[in-house]
Amino acid sequence: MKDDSSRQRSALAFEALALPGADVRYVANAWPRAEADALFAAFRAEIPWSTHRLNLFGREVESPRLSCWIGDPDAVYTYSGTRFEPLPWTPTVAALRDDLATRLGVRFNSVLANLYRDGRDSMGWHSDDEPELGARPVIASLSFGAERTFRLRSRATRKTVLSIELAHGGLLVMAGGTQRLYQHALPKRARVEAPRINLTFRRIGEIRDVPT
Ligand SMILES: O=C(O)CCC(=O)C(=O)O
Ligand SMILES: [Fe+2]
Repeated sequence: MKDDSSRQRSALAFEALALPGADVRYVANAWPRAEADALFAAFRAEIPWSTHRLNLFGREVESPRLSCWIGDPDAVYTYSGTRFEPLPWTPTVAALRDDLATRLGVRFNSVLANLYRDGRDSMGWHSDDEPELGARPVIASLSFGAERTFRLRSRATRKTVLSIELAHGGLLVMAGGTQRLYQHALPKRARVEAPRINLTFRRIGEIRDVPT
């Protein structure tokens, strides 16, 4: 029988980040370099990237990056005042979803893909706290390409509490109270010429936790 190396991966050696009330874990080398290179090239070619138009404070703006919402047909997502019907899974994104189900034990039904063309592209402060994600969502964020800084800040104090360099092939998992208590952002970074692709896998249609 042909050996399938993708099914014989090492366990993920997560580092838990110290953030009160939250659950944030990171592993820098979830995908080895050669595999991460191949995934980056596949995502770039396979995903139908477009500029999302978002509604910010009643004003329609173009997001400073390219994006694509992919998922099961019923995984409809509304954020920043815009409703996104999912595009069908591409082969590589579906394979990664299944890989995460095996290695993380979480079955995701949708993903927001973002392509930051260079250091001028960014994502502003937000929490992934849309009601359809549930009260304590598990979000798996995969990074490929240029290394960029990911920041977390407290929703109460607005002070940055953590900065992480997200590496090529890195996997960040946010769970528990992370979205309720913190915001995150991917700021612009001068002198970065290379692109970065980020995939944030989510579960839409969760039964909401009882509010506490
Ligand atoms: O690009 C990143 O690392 C962050 C993306 C993100 O926060 C999101 O898609 O909600
Ligand atoms: Fe986010």
